[in-house]
Amino acid sequence: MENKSLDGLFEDLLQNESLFKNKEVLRPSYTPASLPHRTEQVNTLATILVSALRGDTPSNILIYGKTGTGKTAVARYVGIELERKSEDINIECSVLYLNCEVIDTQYRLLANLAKHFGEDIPMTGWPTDQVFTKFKEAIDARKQVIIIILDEIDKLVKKGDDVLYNLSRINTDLVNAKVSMIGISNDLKFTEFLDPRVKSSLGEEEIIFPPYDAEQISDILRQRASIAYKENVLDEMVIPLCSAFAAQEHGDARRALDLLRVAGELAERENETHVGEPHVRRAQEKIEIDRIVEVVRTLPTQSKLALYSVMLLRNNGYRNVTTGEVYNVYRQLCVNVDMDVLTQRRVTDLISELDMLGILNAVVVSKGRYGRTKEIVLSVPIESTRRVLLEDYRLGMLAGFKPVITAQMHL
Ligand SMILES: Nc1ncnc2c1ncn2[C@@H]1O[C@H](COP(=O)(O)OP(=O)(O)OP(=O)(O)O)[C@@H](O)[C@H]1O
Repeated sequence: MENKSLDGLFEDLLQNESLFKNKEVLRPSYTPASLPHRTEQVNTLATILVSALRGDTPSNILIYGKTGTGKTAVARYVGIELERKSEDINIECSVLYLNCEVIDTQYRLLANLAKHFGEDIPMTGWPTDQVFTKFKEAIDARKQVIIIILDEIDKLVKKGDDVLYNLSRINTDLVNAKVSMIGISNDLKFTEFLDPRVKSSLGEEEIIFPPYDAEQISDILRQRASIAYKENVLDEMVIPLCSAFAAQEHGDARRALDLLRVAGELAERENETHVGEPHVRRAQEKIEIDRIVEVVRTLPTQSKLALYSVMLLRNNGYRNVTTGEVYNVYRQLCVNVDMDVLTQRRVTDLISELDMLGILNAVVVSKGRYGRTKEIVLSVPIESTRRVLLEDYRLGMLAGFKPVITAQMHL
């Protein structure tokens, strides 16, 4: 009986016609068959990598560009084409893709590479040198060219650059195999932290990916929408609006594709037969809230306390919150949750960090002879942020807390 009602539940939901033909193509994991407005970058990359098809070692490459500018898509696309061509002409060439945010230690990176070539390496426990040696032996058993794509390479560098140093010198120890690397990063400055030798070796060639403009994003979306959505379900304004929103966000194609997908999901949930402008606007809000909420959730507790202090002041009717006032409330919160009280200087730094993350906006104002201070305005939706902050077990007990706000604080 119970089963039957569950069947019924899904039966009803399945009755609603989907607006999508193939939603998966809107997800970041999908590599499209062609990449509009990236011909130049595709060609540059191919021109460097073609050496592999001649059995030579291609130069190492660094690819830079802001998030969603097609770096991963281009690298993967060229990688697939290269492997395909190498099979045609019987040259052994493999392109390996590793995301350093996921595979985030030197050991795991090497273990993954070695495993790819059939070595059985435990996920922890061996000295890193030994894993490296195994990897070298495994690849050098055959004549082959290996191209390693290290996406989000800056995440790996934060843990030291030994592995990059070793990989960049690996060819001197190899007889048969040849290795080259493609590093991808959206942090233009990460090479500053590298050993100069690694820096010059990795950056033999550099390719910059500029942001897309609204027009270019529209082309990308149109191509993808025609495979993702059923015919005639998108209102005329949907693609231009998604593109305009994403172009404001430094030309981020990922954001544009997310908007296009979420707008459709919202329309579907409302049993609509079309996706319209309001769905895109709501999708924009939803994505923004989800993003901020995620950022807030992962903040260190001290930053959460500083942010919660700003919120409490706003809730008490303060329009122009200053750092001095935030610090007063912050101290009270720390005492209540039994945390160390940081100095005012440190709390001001935390506020600047929150500003950089887009959670609040702090503007420096002059208070005449009282010196300078920052006036702080929240840029996040208050209710959902409050909920996320109170999810932190240490802040949870502050749910009903009322700060003492002194008269001086009005100065
Ligand atoms: N020129 C393009 N044509 C078609 N789709 C594209 C193009 N550029 C980017 N995309 C799509 O946009 C999304 C984001 O692109 P991609 O992951 O390559 O960005 P990225 O620059 O690597 O970003 P991040 O630095 O955040 O990893 C992917 O779904 C990708 O397929």
